[in-house]
Amino acid sequence: MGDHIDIAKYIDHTNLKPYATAEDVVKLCEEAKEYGFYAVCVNPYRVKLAKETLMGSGVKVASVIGFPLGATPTEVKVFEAKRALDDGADELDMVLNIGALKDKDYEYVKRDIAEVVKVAHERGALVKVIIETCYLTEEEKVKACELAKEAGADFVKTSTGFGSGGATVEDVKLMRKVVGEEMGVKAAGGIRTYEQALAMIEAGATRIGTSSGVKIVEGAKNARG
Ligand SMILES: O=C[C@H](O)COP(=O)(O)O
Repeated sequence: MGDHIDIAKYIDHTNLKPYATAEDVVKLCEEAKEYGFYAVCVNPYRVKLAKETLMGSGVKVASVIGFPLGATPTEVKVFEAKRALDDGADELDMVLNIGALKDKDYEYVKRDIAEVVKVAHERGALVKVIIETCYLTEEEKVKACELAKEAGADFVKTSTGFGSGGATVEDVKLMRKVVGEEMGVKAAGGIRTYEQALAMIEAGATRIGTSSGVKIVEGAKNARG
């Protein structure tokens, strides 16, 4: 499979570090243009700069929302989403309310997602729901994916990259099985090599979130010889 895919087109080139400078964000965007990544993924504060830097390039801008804990009230996530959209975000990577999921307060979890989906879809933007698999039981992973789909989200996403663990092939396979073929699945968190990224895609991932996008694309070139 690896021989004929353009791995760059799967990648959200990511810098979500709290200490990311304006220079770091510009560099992230320049790399995205140079390597042909699908999107950049940045914190809300950096969306405007990323959008300006990427103007006319076709590279999308994803903003995280309720990140990295997911524990802000729905109204705060909606406000953050509206601001990111105003600043030019094309996609919103929101963290679901993990504690409410563990409370089995499924109506809250679904509404939390649906409110962000509503404002995003009104503006033609996509929503990916980060379920943070490292903190969930298998049953909770399934439920989180079901709720995200019911709430109208466009993707489910494994991890923030700030939790106790990141993407695994097993979780990607499970998430793909739960959501079916129509919804996106984004693998993120700890993906450092071309081989890891390819394995996630073969498991059903349609997007890869990584801060190692350049290394992964260089690895793909080496693998092709
Ligand atoms: O997509 C979000 C993650 O932060 C990317 O993970 P990473 O920083 O481990 O590459």
